[in-house]
Amino acid sequence: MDGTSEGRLAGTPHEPASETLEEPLVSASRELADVSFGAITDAEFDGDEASELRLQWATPDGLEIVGRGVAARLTATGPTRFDDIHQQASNLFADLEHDGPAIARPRAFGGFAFHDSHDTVAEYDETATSDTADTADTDARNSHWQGFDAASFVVPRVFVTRSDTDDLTGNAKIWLTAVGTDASETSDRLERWDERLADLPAMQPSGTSPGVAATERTTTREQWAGQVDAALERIATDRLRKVVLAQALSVDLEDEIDVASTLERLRRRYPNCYRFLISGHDGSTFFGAPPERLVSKRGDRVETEALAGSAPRGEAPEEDEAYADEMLASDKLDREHDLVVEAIRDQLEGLASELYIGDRGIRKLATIQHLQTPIEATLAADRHVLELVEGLHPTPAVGGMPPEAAWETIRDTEPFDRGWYASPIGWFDANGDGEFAVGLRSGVATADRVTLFAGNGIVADSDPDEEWEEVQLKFRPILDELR
Ligand SMILES: C=C(O[C@@H]1C=C(C(=O)O)C=C[C@H]1O)C(=O)O
Repeated sequence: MDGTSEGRLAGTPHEPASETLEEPLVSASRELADVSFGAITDAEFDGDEASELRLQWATPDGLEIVGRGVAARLTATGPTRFDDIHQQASNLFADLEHDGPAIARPRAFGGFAFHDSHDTVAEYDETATSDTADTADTDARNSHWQGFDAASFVVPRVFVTRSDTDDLTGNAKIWLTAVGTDASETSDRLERWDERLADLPAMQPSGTSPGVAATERTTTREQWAGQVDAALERIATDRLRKVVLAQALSVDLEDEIDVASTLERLRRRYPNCYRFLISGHDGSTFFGAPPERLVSKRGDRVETEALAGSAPRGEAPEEDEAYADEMLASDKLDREHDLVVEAIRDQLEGLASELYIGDRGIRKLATIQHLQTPIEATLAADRHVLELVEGLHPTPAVGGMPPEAAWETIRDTEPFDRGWYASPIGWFDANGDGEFAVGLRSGVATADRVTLFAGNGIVADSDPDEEWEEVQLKFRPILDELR
């Protein structure tokens, strides 16, 4: 029976999950022929598994995972949510037995709400589909995020892993893994899904854009100018040095969106970005193509970056270089970027035996370019990646400086809930290794509506008009794929 082993650690709607695992997780993998990850996400099957949780994760260095269903779910709320998930993870993975290669091992995927006060309470219905999503008449501040807890991670019941990097032959292998608490059930599931996936195409057409019927902004240009001016006043009093202010843009679609094919189109246009898709428990889907790594940890090696400071791409190469040179020469962007580097340095210094801050460079994406500084560290002692996530989130690239004054300004200013926008989105494993992106260039979708989020850093000398234009550039990755 497939439905029985699910959710042993799932919390009740009103309290974080904290029970110990009754039976340890078991998992088994086998190699697969090539199969389209979008097709796995979209495939409809009969029975229990007909419409269940879907997730996708892909990194710029070629790890791709697509998962279906829930073998275990961890949830938590409030300021202690990072530590609560960490504690639950220790139980969840304590006696995990994995029969397969390390690359195909079980991982827990998910994310955190941006704000400590995120108060969506889960009503789990793992069979919800986008057809049943109806968030229209709930509280406007929260309505997009009804399906997303303050912290939620899932070990998928079935997932497929492809990696370009872990095979020394350079040939990407594809693995199917099934997870459960009963070895024979899990091996039956592996068999069943192997047969199912064999019928799916190796390549799926990337589909067509759903088309935009109407758009609705949270913030008019005039309101934005007022918000930036108010932030500049706080900055002038020295209470605040930088704040990242965001806007939301809701898009009514002409046709239903296929999020998996939207992600496939984003892969082609933004090949060096992360890609993620996570279904909420109300049938909505949070997805995006963020350029920014919050942190990755493998053993004692940590990689992160400062990504802050934005400019358009030029039409011609000379114009493009002029924008980049202007960014590198700007005192304003220098301060804005430095605050991010300094905050990351402060967080990592106490944990690292070695810390390397690279040279500042330019990160070019299809529609925007950013100042970027690579940062690497060697940990002095064993740490869980969630400890690093907690320490780093939010960096001043998406929050501000000092953090408390920035959070207060964001909450006083933004007329919508950030939910999981600009938050840590990623995975961790039984060893406490993992990787998290910053949930930017993202949106939350129901069948016929997508709400996009984008923001920009405000410092002394910020000009409301310029900041407005940069925010619009950050809507483009997703918006272009909807049009
Ligand atoms: C806040 C966003 O982007 C962040 C803010 C940037 C900036 O202020 O220049 C640049 C990159 C990101 O760290 C966003 O994409 O919504």
